[in-house]
Amino acid sequence: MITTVTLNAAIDKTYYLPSFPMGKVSRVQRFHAAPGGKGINVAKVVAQLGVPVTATGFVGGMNGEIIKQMLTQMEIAHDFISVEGESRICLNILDEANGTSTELLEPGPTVNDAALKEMEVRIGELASRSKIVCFSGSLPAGVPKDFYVKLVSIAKEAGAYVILDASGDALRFGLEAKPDMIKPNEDEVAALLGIEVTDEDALQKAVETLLQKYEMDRISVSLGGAGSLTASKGSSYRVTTPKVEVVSTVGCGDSFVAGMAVSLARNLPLEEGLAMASAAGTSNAMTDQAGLIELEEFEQLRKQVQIDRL
Ligand SMILES: Nc1ncnc2c1ncn2[C@@H]1O[C@H](COP(=O)(O)OP(=O)(O)OP(=O)(O)O)[C@@H](O)[C@H]1O
Ligand SMILES: O=P(O)(O)OC[C@@]1(O)O[C@H](CO)[C@@H](O)[C@@H]1O
Repeated sequence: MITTVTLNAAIDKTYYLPSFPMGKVSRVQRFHAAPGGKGINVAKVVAQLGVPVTATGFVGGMNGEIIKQMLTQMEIAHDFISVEGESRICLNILDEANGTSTELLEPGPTVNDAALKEMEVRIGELASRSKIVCFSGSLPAGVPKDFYVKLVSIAKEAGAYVILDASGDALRFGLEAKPDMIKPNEDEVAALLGIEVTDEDALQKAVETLLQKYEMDRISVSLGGAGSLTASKGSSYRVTTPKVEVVSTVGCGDSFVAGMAVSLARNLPLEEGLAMASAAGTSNAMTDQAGLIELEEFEQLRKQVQIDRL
């Protein structure tokens, strides 16, 4: 089983507007709502790829109930901890005239100490039954900056392979617990090492340095439409994805993580993991929803991804 952890779960709402004029009234004719937040997106793609998955995290209020109901409807197992306050709505406004996507993210609920303790226990239980645990996304108010250190340690002690997809302090602190894999972007790699990354050679060196420093299994730096760069013990790879017609890139990183987690759950070699992760990310870019892929397209893309060993 794969467990995904979303400490700040969300209802992801997408508004489709023919155009999005600032400072004017826009009446929304077409919209879509789905359970979201990065870890939940990972769970949705893992489920589409046919691997058993459980989504956990914190939810609050009516929005929290809706998130759980929507997951139940999608037949995705979930085991959330309820907290006071309201789970957030994350709004993605797609301007169909110029193809832009504008995201507005609410803060979410404030989590108290009792719920934090409950989460530590829950992660221990779920991790002991999971091959992979994915921690994804930002920390809601009340959650200490170093909470991922605790949770990653608990999951690793329980024997799970741990993927951490976070940014800023949450990632910086989380690294101390030595997750097995992280998926930062270029800016996050530079910030972690306090250096400037000027070109891909510098990026490769920086990633290899991080890999050794924190004794990780692999690091994938996602580069949007330009693909990704992955370093793993003794080998680095540059992956180029096919050029496609992009609809929305929200959730591409989560889909990438899901593809990689599924490959690990199936004991596939790293190169196949790279193809699956990239194909899932690219397939997600071709849809209007975060954490949605099209399976036939995914299979095609998986064959088209170009993997170069550096
Ligand atoms: N414009 C695009 N065209 C083709 N593939 C894309 C595009 N954008 C993303 N992808 C695919 O998805 C992967 C992850 O994308 P990206 O680098 O945007 O992740 P991210 O910044 O973590 O995204 P997010 O935080 O929104 O989930 C890429 O490595 C690539 O395979
Ligand atoms: O605030 P976070 O947790 O970093 O990101 C939240 C979010 O923007 O990320 C997902 C896309 O990756 C969306 O589903 C969600 O709304």
